[in-house]
Amino acid sequence: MAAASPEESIMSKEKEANINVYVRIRPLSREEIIAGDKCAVTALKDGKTAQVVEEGGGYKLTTRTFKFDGCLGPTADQDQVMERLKVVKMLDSVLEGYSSTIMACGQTGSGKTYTMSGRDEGVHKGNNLGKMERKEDGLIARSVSYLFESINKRTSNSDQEKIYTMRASYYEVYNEQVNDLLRLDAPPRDVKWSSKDGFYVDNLLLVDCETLDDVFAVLEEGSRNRKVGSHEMNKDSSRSHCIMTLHVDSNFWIGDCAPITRYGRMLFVDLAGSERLKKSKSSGEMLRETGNINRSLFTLGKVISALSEGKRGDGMVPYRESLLTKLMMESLGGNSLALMIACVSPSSSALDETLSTLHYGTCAKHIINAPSVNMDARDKVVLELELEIVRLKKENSLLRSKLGLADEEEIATTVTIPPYCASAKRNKSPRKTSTESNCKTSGLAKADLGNPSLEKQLKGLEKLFAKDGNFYQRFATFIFGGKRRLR
Ligand SMILES: Nc1ncnc2c1ncn2[C@@H]1O[C@H](COP(=O)(O)OP(=O)(O)OP(=O)(O)O)[C@@H](O)[C@H]1O
Repeated sequence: MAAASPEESIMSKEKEANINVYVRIRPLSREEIIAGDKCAVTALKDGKTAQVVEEGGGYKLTTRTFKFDGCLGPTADQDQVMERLKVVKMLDSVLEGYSSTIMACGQTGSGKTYTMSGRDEGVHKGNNLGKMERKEDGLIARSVSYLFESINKRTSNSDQEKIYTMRASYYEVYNEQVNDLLRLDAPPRDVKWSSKDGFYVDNLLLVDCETLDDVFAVLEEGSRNRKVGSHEMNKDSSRSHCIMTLHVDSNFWIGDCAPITRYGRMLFVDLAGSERLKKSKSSGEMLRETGNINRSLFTLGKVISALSEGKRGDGMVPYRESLLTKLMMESLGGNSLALMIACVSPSSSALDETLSTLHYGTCAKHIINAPSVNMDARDKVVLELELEIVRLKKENSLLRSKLGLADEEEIATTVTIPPYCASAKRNKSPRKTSTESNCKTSGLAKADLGNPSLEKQLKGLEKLFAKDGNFYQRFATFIFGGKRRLR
């Protein structure tokens, strides 16, 4: 895909977008097959619908369908997930300065960690060319590889020295506290608020990543330090909500001005799974964990439900009721592009949880975010002014062509400032110039000079512009036959 220019990317997006929701149905596990569970959830051929078949009393069957942006069945491999979910599009946006979030939700053992991190997460052997070597790598490893590949391509086509920098952080929300997974010796981190960044984790370690292996090292360290426990439903169950963030800053230059920086961010959120205590048989410390997991997921549900009803803003939406929802504020109803993967087991014994996940996803589909490029206010103004100049130049050139005048660029090489130009009058003697700034004051091509009737008409126009500020607007309206915004 051809990369959009910074100007194009800013002008073309900046509009509201729904959260994309996909369902992934994992295969029946060995334990489920041994227990004689039936397959009750299937992906229909349209690639978008999940069908649930419930057994009532006797032979009565009830079929329910849930439609999403996509539904992937048990045979879909990690490659297909990456492709069908259009993750690359989100990653391209990150390189253009947007925030993107991919979050996996679903009951315990439904395949969230498998989808995000793959199997044997943490034992990656990447290389700096970004080639994929492992079939079971999850979305995080694949995304990081794509980002490096794409950055390499973009920078090799540019003569600027350093365009992209990448830093990574990895933390978990465990029992309503935030732990930095890259600094286990550090005390729990505070969640603070700023008007610029919203809620953020204070004092989090950000690791500079110059190569793919640097990011894989962060992944490995974070995954190793994440709280994992074993219960009846998953022997490697994640006991915390995990958020890995890639900060991708990109610099670009317009003309001679100082570089403009855009702050792209990619968030990978692997939520802890909801679980029924009756089934998971958690006890002791795990029981407390389960309580906290279910409570924060309940709040997340409330936030999703409020947003899907069209409520907006802090206050109307209960973001502040849990740490997880505070930290997800940008992703849910904020300025991030967002993708939710609802993971489900196909097993008939997990039907209640599966239905609850599908309802969760159905609600989330209605959430509207307003993606916008992250950049400093000063840079935004500079960029807007640059874009305005480009627009005005185009408009000017169009006006000139309608008037039958030569293009400014042509004048730049040949122009003699006409005698009636104010600046020329001040200087008295006409000058030869090749700079653009001088040609802006001239307004005529050499060939046009000496044409007395044209000179007279233009003089008249100039007088009208000077006398009547609105004349330019009316003039443009007359020329273009419609209303145009001219500043
Ligand atoms: N699509 C899949 N294909 C093959 N195996 C899968 C798939 N999805 C999940 N599994 C396997 O199912 C088991 C449970 O998956 P996983 O640990 O990813 O669940 P989880 O939703 O993250 O659970 P928890 O919330 O308890 O952490 C793992 O052994 C995993 O390898």
